Amino acid sequence: MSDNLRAIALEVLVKVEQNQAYSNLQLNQALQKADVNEKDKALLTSIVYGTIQRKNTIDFYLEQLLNKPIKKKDRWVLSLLRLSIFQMLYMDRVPDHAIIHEAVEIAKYKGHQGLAGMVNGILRKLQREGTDAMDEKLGNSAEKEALKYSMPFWLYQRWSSQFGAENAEKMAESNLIPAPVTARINTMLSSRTAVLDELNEEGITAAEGELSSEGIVIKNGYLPNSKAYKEGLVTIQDESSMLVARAVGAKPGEIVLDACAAPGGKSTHLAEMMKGEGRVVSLDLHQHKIELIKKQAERLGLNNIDARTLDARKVKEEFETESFDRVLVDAPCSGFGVIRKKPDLKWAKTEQDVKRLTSIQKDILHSASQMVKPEGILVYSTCTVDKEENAEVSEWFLSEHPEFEWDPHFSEKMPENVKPFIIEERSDLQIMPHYFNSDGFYIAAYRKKSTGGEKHA
Ligand SMILES: C[S@@+](CC[C@H](N)C(=O)[O-])C[C@H]1O[C@@H](n2cnc3c(N)ncnc32)[C@H](O)[C@@H]1O
Repeated sequence: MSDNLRAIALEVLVKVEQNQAYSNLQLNQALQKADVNEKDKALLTSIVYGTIQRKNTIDFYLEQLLNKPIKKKDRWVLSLLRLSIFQMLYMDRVPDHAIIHEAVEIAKYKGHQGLAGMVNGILRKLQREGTDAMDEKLGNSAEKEALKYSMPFWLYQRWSSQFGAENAEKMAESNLIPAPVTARINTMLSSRTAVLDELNEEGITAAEGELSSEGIVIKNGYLPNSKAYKEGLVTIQDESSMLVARAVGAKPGEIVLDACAAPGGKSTHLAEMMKGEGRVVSLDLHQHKIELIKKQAERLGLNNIDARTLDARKVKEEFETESFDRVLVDAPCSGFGVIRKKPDLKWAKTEQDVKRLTSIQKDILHSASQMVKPEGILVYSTCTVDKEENAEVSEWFLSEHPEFEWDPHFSEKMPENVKPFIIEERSDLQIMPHYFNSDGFYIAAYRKKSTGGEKHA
């Protein structure tokens, strides 16, 4: 591992830690700037994500290895120790003595001899003694299970009570495995076979996806640099996320509202499904994010997206009620289904966040539902696995809005392999990351009745 790479990894980790910056955004920025080859980019990603993923387990060891607390001004040393311990315990690419040597050199040039001595002492002790004695202190406590998978204790317990111990364990375990890069074919411009051939010619190995007919899985190579990406033939998107537009089922010529649209993954998918005919109105609360939607639409050659800044809770002020054929609410959520890609989420989000988000989700869903034409479709989706934000929001919505019912055609729109996960009499789906090696996603579809039950104010 080169000096440059270590410095970049440390810089990203310090930013994530000190500024509560999103790990994926920081890492992407660093990767774009860095003058390193594809192999080193992959290594850098593994180290940064791995260190964040394993944070509480690493800190459990660090607490026992440190003789005295690290001074506030030297907090960056914690990140250096964490990334070194991560490599020593969970990666076998670089021998321990090289990891220790590199860490000591960084401590010397970024700090001083004293810090270098402390780093050396801690890492050598770990190398000498291993972790067995430290592990024994946990006995067989419930915390031990959570720590084994580097999960916050409260969240692990919550998953166990919501989905059972076995599912909680499988999900926590799968979250430690790096996510594959997957992409969606722009079916307006090309086909899956043609794009796979084109990528192959460029030296990028990819295969057909398991979940979506437009999905591909990248096995080798960096997609954003490819010709296919630059020509707008593909969009990087998780495979379970691709099922959302499918649940919406937009058709050419329709008017569709995407109430929480940025950065535009699903809006662009809807626009592609509509073959550029009709209109997708894409809203987002944040003005700067609207630019992201416009940029993606332009790259993909899509002219039927109308992106605007608007709070989805205020749609009534801008649009006539019952004026959209289909409405999508891809709501802001805790993101517990995408921990593999944004590992910092599991440390940042709390039970209170889930409560706060649920209230926003309900408000958005309530407002957006008023835009749906009779017999139109409303889809609610999140990239989380939390029942309170998912199934319970659906149950609340249908009880508060008798003018809606479960979409009777939901199951037909889903691929065969997810159908066993759809509960009879319902039209929702909770995909967990360990089912298909995809993001955890919740998708629910409701249909507005033709004459309706009692309408909500
Ligand atoms: C899960 S993300 C949407 C992802 C997007 N659908 C995609 O596929 O690329 C949720 C989005 O909702 C936006 N948001 C949050 N509160 C909102 C509100 N009240 N009205 C509109 N958008 C909101 C956030 O800025 C964020 O971009």
